Amino acid sequence: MNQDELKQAVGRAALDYVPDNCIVGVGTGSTANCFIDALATIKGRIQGAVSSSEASVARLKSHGIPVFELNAVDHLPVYVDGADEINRQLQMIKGGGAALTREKIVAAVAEQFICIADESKLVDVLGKFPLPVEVIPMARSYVARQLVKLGGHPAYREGVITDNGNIILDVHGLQISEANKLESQINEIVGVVTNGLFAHRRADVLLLGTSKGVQTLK
Ligand SMILES: O=C(CO)[C@H](O)[C@H](O)COP(=O)(O)O
Repeated sequence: MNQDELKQAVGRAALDYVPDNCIVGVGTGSTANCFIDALATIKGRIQGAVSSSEASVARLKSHGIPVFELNAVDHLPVYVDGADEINRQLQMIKGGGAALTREKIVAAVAEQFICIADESKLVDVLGKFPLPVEVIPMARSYVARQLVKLGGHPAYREGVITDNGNIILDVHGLQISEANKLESQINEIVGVVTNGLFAHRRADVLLLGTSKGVQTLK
């Protein structure tokens, strides 16, 4: 199977975690898109979705899946999303698609986080993928200097404005041994909205697309 087929396989496999008549949390990116397409095949047995990005809202609506505001939803049994990297503790780096803040919010509300990923995303140590940090625009230079003090090499993601109107700094060169600590340290920098480490709120289940089939890690 090629990478697209692996993404489609995990997108379909995630349907097993969607209870009848629920509102589903939906992530962002090419793997999440495969889940949205799979979700369309069972749209008659769900109420609808909440989404972590305007791009996913558009895809959900194109399939005729009702989209709810998160503030109008008090029970979200499951959130399904991809990752840029995930380790065997199910900690992740996310935000390659610049949707990290809304992803973290929807994931916080959800009872279960189901990560769907092809096998290229599984790593022993997080940090080869540059860590995205969403930053209030006027704080960009200050935050960049603070990230250097933490040992990183931040790069401004040119031409990208998040759905929240902010910018992204991608931090290269981090060897992430204590993901919980680093997630908190970066979030404490004034001007940071959030960073793409999902260590405090890890995935509960990883559906990993491999050439031997979909493997489940919990
Ligand atoms: O965090 C994300 C978007 O902000 C995505 O989940 C992550 O970038 C993975 O994307 P893809 O499935 O396209 O590889």
